[in-house]
Amino acid sequence: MIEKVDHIGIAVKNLDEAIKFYEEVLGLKCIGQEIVEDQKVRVGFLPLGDSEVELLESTTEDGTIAKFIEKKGEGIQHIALRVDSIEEALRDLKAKGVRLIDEKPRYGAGGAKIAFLHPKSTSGVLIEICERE
Ligand SMILES: C[C@@H](C(=O)O)C(=O)SCCNC(=O)CCNC(=O)[C@H](O)C(C)(C)COP(=O)(O)OP(=O)(O)OC[C@H]1O[C@@H](n2cnc3c(N)ncnc32)[C@H](O)[C@@H]1OP(=O)(O)O
Ligand SMILES: [Co+2]
Repeated sequence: MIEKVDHIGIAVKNLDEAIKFYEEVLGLKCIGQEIVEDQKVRVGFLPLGDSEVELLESTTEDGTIAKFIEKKGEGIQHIALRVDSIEEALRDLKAKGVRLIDEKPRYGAGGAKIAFLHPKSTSGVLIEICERE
């Protein structure tokens, strides 16, 4: 069902500064930025092998990323796992008793279909499942 780590989501206070670090210090390349209104985030993508680093800055004071940083500080906020069919994956996970944050897929960065699993039912990690064309 799960194909690979699609991306690692990292909550940052300042996207431009974080991109600078990943580019100038780590040598990655930011290939795009996008605002995802539905999630109240500004996102930067930096491919890394077969996966990506997703840097996330909150666009509002009350968004999930702002809240995460307030409580835990900057850092890894979620891990995204690629599936070939998100509807099938959600059905399967629900049947297995996993607590779904999103019963139905939403649209994320790059038009991907995404849905989150609650960290209280995944041993403490916020897991995003995602399907891309
Ligand atoms: C752009 C898009 C894309 O890729 O395309 C994205 O990724 S958007 C990425 C941003 N969007 C999202 O994260 C959307 C899904 N996330 C959410 O709905 C929320 O953040 C929740 C995960 C439900 C948490 O919200 P809630 O209001 O419940 O926060 P809370 O601080 O009261 O947290 C409740 C409990 O969950 C834990 N908790 C909260 N956020 C966590 C996280 N990121 N990882 C692990 N645990 C986490 C808290 O420590 C707390 O545990 P204790 O009770 O033990 O203290
Ligand atoms: Co994500």
